[in-house]
Amino acid sequence: MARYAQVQGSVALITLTNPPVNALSAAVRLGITEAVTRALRDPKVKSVVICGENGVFCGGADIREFAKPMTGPPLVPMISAIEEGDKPVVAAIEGVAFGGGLELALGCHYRIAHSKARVGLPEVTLGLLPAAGGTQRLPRLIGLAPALELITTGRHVTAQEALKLGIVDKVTDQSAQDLAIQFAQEVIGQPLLPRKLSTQLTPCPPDVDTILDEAMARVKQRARGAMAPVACVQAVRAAVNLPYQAGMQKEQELMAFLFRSSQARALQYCFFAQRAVGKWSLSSGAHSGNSKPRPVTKAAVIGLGTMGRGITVALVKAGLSVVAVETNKKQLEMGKQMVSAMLKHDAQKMNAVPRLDLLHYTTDLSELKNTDLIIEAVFEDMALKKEVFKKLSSVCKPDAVLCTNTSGLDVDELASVTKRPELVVGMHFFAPAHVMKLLEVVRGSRSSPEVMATAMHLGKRLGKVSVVVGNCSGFVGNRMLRPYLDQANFLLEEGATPELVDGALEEFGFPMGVFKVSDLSGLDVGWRIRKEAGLTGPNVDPKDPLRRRQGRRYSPLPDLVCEQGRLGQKSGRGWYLYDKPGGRVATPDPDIHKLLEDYRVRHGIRPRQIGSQEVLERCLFALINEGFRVLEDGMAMGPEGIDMIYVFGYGWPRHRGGPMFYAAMVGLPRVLERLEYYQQVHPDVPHLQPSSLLRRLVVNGSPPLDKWRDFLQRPHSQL
Ligand SMILES: CCC[C@H](O)CC(=O)SCCNC(=O)CCNC(=O)[C@H](O)C(C)(C)COP(=O)([O-])OP(=O)([O-])OC[C@H]1O[C@@H](n2cnc3c(N)ncnc32)[C@H](O)[C@@H]1OP(=O)([O-])[O-]
Repeated sequence: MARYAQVQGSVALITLTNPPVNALSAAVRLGITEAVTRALRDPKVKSVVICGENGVFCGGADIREFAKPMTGPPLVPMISAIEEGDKPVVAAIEGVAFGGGLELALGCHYRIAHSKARVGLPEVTLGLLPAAGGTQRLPRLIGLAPALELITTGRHVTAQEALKLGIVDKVTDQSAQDLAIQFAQEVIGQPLLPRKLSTQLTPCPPDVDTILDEAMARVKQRARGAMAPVACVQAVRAAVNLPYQAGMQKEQELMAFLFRSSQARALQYCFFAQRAVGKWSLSSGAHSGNSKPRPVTKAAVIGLGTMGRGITVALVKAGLSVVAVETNKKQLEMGKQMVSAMLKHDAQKMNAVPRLDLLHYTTDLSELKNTDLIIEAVFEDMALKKEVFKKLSSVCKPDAVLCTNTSGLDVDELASVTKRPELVVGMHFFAPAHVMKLLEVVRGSRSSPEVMATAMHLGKRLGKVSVVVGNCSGFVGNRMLRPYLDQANFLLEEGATPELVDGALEEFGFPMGVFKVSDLSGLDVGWRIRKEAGLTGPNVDPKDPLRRRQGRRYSPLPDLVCEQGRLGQKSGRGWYLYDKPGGRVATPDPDIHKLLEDYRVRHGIRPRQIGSQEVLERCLFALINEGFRVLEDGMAMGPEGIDMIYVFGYGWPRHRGGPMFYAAMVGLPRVLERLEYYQQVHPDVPHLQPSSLLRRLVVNGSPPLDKWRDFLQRPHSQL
């Protein structure tokens, strides 16, 4: 797993050979250890170059090995042996040097990078810290503040930035390996001690304690309960306060603690789940490996509202030529100004030129005849969308793919009005569409594999995490959100306040609680949908009592709030009070407390004390329960898809792995027992009846998440 060769007479060339990313598996570590020992012992070898096969230096420790017992030589002594040796060792970095890969390079005496290479210590994103000396060597090399930033965020840096920071010594546009071999010969005989980072002191500015304290405060505020960033700061503090060996000891202790944590398991699960969802498959046998995407060079977006503008920006940023369509000149001009401003703002941040030349604006649908793919992003109204699809079907070229950006409408119904239902697919973007990473790709019953491949491939080009979902009301994300929102409303009826519910959810790790998110999105959105569904407003069945609708319990609280003109942040008042319309800072509102108290009195509800545990169990377990129903109905490929939808689209804390992973961590028997308990206490509250899949899994001994598919009653899929 490491190839050894002697080149240019006196240079030992050690090549890591573990495709695709040369991860430091046990076999690779053994290979490096043996090769380094051989090079250091061979009197004919005067210097050493370490590189990676296939243009990749090293993607770090082999994450797949973390779940297994440790075998093979450990990394720390392997890297120390390189540094302590008496022959200069040069790392030739092409592709990436991440995590243990960069730590290996930091143990070398010199580092040469290709101009396209990237380096970084992303361990924190896996719930770990750089534990092969990274927390001790990097601060010694580049100083405290930049090392803290890189280690606590896991940010990757380009070769150019790495050169500026002093992480690498040279950058080349040619072969890094060739330059490293040449360089390795030039440095023979030069003093090595100054190049051995473990022998150096961390350069310390006078305000070192302030820097460390501020970094700790920053990560605590950002981490939302994640432990790894905090441990990273503690480890770097040791690089300042302790000698190297004691610092290494501290690094190992902190790593041992993190390594066993459920957070590390959750984050590593997310790493693999994110990659797994890209490998989609359909019940027909078609899958990502055997379905070719159609080429898309020219796309169109219909409707330049909030979603359409974001989608247009995302497409242009991915280098596609885009035709943007609006119904009239005024709307078009408004949309154009907004899109241009967004693109300019983005380009400015990246020091680039905005690609306004890729855009063409029109009010004339006939200008779409040469586009390969069209994304309809008009108002969420079935009749309107059908009208647009009918027109598209007649003006677009026969093989153009028609996508709808709907957040829950029936894709089949839309497809049925076109002459090409097999070329229709849902692409559910999340607002703001040029920022949010999630894309639900909705398979209609007639969407062809080729069209699924095209939508998934486009998602990838846009930098999205794209997840294939089935065509059911709300698809996966919004379908599961409904029970979550409902429980939050019922909790208000029973005695909670918006700030109590939000506080518990934020403590759990959501960036914002459910009521703050509703205020941000605008309360009128849901109000309009409920009116259309006959749950409130003039279409309500007069026979329905106030707290029942369509045969089940209903909380009219959100409607009452809207009726008072409280529409959320935009009106300065919603579930919270804001300093001004459009204000962002939410403060608890005594008027809302009064509204809740009056409501309870009116309906004879005696408020009770509600704790965070109940908030979490009611809201999250109801959401998870719906997740099991989604699986049972064959609307998702597996729990990994559901989890990635929640992590990337709904702010589910990544260090808790997503709702289905969380359920497995809590224990399925516990989830079942609590749902049964709440259902017994609140028999008329919907969504608390445990799903049959959850029951079946518990009866069968709660198998691990990757075995859940085996327990689907009808091993069918709507995908
Ligand atoms: C003592 C502790 C020391 C140390 O401090 C700890 C660490 O180093 S922690 C590690 C710190 N390092 C990191 O966190 C880096 C994690 N890796 C990455 O960031 C990206 O994978 C990389 C940029 C390298 C390539 O991106 P790309 O070109 O878009 O390609 P891709 O992403 O699709 O991956 C291709 C395939 O390789 C697989 N695989 C990848 N890396 C690893 C790994 N380390 N291991 C195992 N497997 C790995 C990946 O699953 C996929 O497999 P499959 O079966 O084909 O789905």
